[in-house]
Amino acid sequence: MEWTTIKEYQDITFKQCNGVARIAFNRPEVRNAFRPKTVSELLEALIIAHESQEIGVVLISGEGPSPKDGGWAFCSGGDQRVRSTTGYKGEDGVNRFNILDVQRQIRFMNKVVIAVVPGWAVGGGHSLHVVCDLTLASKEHAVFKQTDVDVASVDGGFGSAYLARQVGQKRAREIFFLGKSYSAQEAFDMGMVNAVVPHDELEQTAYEWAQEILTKSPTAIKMSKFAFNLIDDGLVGQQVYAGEATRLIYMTEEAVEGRNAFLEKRPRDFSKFPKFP
Ligand SMILES: CC(C)(COP(=O)(O)OP(=O)(O)OC[C@H]1O[C@@H](n2cnc3c(N)ncnc32)[C@H](O)[C@@H]1OP(=O)(O)O)[C@@H](O)C(=O)NCCC(=O)NCCSC(=O)c1cc(O)c2ccccc2c1O
Repeated sequence: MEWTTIKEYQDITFKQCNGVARIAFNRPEVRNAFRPKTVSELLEALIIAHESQEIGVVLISGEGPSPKDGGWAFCSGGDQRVRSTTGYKGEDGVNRFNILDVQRQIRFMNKVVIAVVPGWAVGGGHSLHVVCDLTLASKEHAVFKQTDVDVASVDGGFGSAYLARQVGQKRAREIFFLGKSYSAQEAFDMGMVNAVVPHDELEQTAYEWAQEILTKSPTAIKMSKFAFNLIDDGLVGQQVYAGEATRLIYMTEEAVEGRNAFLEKRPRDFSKFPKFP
């Protein structure tokens, strides 16, 4: 795999290789905790990936191991050192919850997003893996833990309610109320991880899953992702799905006739088009 850097950032790495983008938290000394700057960079990288005509699958991971103690992490959530009484304090002095913008970007991303979990997925980092379309986890090092209520926080959206869709209500409540640590295998058994992979093979496996997805119809992949989202996302889910249906209508001869009739100031004629049962 020959990864080339798409853009240099301070808190994340952002690379691509053969249609796959890889975005990784790059603060291993704090278990890849995010501060507002980290999240702004992540959001920008996701938007670049969303807009790209080359990229078809996005991997989100965490760089490591920690230079301090060799520990691995996907992400340990919000950086508690910059948490203020009204959010996480950025270098500009503004307090933000901008990780929720990232969650929505992943959810509405027109491509498959895979969480590649090499170590701890904790707090807001746990929620991030939940919102990704797929999760691959390191057999040796991945640990899943929801500490939100330990630090008087709560992800009341995807991190909890959508988690319950994956593992069931009783399990989701256990994950939040007890804050236990779960191994990759336990997370797999619960249904919130797609595969448990030997650590040394994790990145290669993620790349291979991405390459398999890239062999499929991009429109069908996108429409099936949005169809899976629809029932939980209400009118916004309908809007996202229907937006793609509108694009498909635009691609028909009927759409060409409708547009041209208007521009040519003539009566429209849809009579030749079939009315399928
Ligand atoms: C992740 C851990 C379980 C790892 O434990 P371990 O024993 O392996 O390592 P250490 O504890 O020694 O950590 C090494 C080093 O990293 C620092 N660190 C780790 N996590 C963070 C963090 N989140 N913030 C700041 N620093 C962190 C740790 O202090 C050590 O530094 P040293 O200088 O001492 O070497 C364990 O570390 C752990 O439990 N971490 C905290 C997890 C946590 O509580 N995260 C926050 C949850 S809340 C959240 O993420 C969140 C964010 C949002 O923006 C939201 C927005 C809207 C709604 C909800 C949100 C939300 O819930």
